[in-house]
This record gives sequence, C-alpha cells and structure tokens, in this order.
Amino acid sequence: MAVFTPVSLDDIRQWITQFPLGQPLALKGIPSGIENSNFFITTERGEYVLTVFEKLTFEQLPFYLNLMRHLAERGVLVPAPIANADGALIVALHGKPASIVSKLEGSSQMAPQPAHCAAVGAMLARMHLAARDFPLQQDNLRGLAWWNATTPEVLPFLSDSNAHLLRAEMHFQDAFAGCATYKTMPRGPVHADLFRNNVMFSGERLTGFFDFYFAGCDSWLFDVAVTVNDWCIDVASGVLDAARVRALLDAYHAVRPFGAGEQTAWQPMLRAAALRFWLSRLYDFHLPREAEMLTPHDPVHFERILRERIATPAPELF
Ligand SMILES: Nc1ncnc2c1ncn2[C@@H]1O[C@H](COP(=O)(O)OP(=O)(O)OP(=O)(O)O)[C@@H](O)[C@H]1O
Ligand SMILES: N[C@@H](CCO)C(=O)O
Repeated sequence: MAVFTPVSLDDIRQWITQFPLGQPLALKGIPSGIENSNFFITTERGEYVLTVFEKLTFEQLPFYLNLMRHLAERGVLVPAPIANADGALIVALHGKPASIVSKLEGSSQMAPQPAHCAAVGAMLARMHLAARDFPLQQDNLRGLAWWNATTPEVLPFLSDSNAHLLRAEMHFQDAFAGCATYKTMPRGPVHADLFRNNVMFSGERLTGFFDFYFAGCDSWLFDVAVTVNDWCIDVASGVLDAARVRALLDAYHAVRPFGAGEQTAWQPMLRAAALRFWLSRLYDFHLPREAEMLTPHDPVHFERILRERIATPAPELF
C-alpha cells in the first residue's frame, strides 16, 4: 500500500474541525497511487479524499488546487477542493501539506471503448479552454528541463541499447523544442497525466478527471499525446488502436479545433509523451523512495511505446 505518511482517525479528529465537514466517521488509506498518501474520509457531510503531499511543496500546491477549483466552477468535471475556515485549500498535517477534495463517483475504466475515449477527448478540450483565463503560472515540472536533469541520473542503470535510445531521443526532443512550430503551439494549463486511472466513469458517463498534481503550463498537444498514449493503445504492444484514437481526437477537435502546426508536431509530441513517462518510471524504478509498500510502474512499457512511436507514422490529427 502506497501510504507514505500514516494517518489515523484519531490524528484528524481535531484537525478536521477547521473544515465545514462535521465529525469524521471513517478514514481508510487508498492502496493505489505512487506519488502521494491518499485516504477516503467519511464525515457527517459526505465522502471526501484527503491527500498528504509527499514531494510537492506549499509553494507549488496553490497552482493545482486553485486550478481544480477554477475548472470545477466552470463546469469541468473535477474534484472540488474544500476550503478551511480561513479560506485555505492547503493546510499542514503531520508537518506536510494536505488538502481535502470532494470524492468523485464511479470507477476507473481500464478497458476503454471508443465511446469512453470520445468522452475523455471532449472533456480534455473543454478543460483546456476553461483554463485559458486561469491566472496562476507554473511550468510543467516534468517537462523538458526535468527530462534533461533526469537523463544522466538514470543512464548508468541502462543497457547500451536503451542508453542509446534515451540519448538520441533527448537530442531529438531538445531540437524539436527549439523549432518554430513548437513555439507557436497553443498552450496553457494541462493535466499532463490523464491516464485511465485518473478518470472516473459510471458506465459510459464520464464523472471526472482527478490527480492534477502533475499539471502545469505546457502545449495542449502534449496533454493530448499523453492521453492518447494511454487510452488508445493495445496495452501489451503499445500499438495505437485506430478506432479509439479517431474517437478521442475527433471529439477533442469538435470542441477545440486543432491547427495545422499541431499536425506537424503530432508525431514528435507522441514521442515526447512516451519519453516523459519512460524517464519517470526509470527514475522511480532505479531510485525508489521508501514506502510502506510500493510497486513501481514498469518502465519497459514506455520504452516499447517510445520505440513504436518512433517507428510508426502518427495517425492524422484531424
Ligand atoms: N477525488 C477523488 N474521488 C474519488 N476517488 C479518488 C479521488 N482522488 C483519488 N481517488 C482514488 O485514490 C486513488 C489514488 O489517487 P491518485 O491517483 O490521485 O494518487 P497518486 O498517488 O497521485 O497516484 P498516481 O500519481 O500514481 O496516479 C485513485 O486511483 C482513486 O481510486
Ligand atoms: N501515470 C504515471 C504515474 C504517475 O501518476 C505512470 O503511469 O507512470
């Protein structure tokens, strides 16, 4: 169970009185997740999720929590952060930053069909548009600068073939980020981690996006590429599934039309999105943190996807 900071019902009885949630009735650690310590809390007012942030700081967190509030207020389906009596969304618990958000109904759809992908594409485009007037700025902290910083840390653990792939792809992505097309791409706050396990569905009805703690300002197309690389693949091979790709991209395009520059950037962006998760998985695998129990995600999955995106022409964006 990936609970890095244990929290008990007794620990929060006094602490939770600063929120308008009534008495806590039950608290349960959530076993999935590798970044933060998460708990379901039942209070007299309903069901919520408590997150204790393990790496993100009090300085970084306002971007994520205020973005969620901004989106929720504009009808994008995301958990609504709960403010305490002073209006604060982030408060200390066991010396670490913590927040409480509303619990989404439904469950993750781990075997998505085209209808699920279309719902995700449409909501992603709505999210990008709704965040255009979000006033806070924060870079994608898992963007190009982080890839460049992390590459030398993981290289010593790689086979010759993988070290060559990583060096070559970093070279390609550094050059791509410097080109004119990249610089004109539409950008704004993006989720940047919109995998199947970060979206809730009730049947075919999308009930919410969550886990915004990798969000940041980046190109919208990067967000689309991250999403397609998870929602629209055959998991065993990493190969894109044409029907699901079409469903997701067409639904996105109907809400926020893609531009010609984005078509040019699509294949490099699919590669960038694969590289980002290959790198973070390599880092977590070879340089793990302590946890009560932690199962790192498999880096080979994204190595396979990266090789596949390099080898195979990208599908038409629109
Ligand atoms: N607002 C929410 N409503 C309902 N369930 C939630 C909510 N937030 C988190 N969960 C549940 O908690 C689990 C872990 O949350 P989350 O994915 O945010 O953790 P994490 O540590 O940031 O994980 P990772 O970054 O590995 O995805 C989710 O899979 C989901 O079941
Ligand atoms: N979605 C990431 C985990 C961090 O949220 C991965 O699958 O590697």
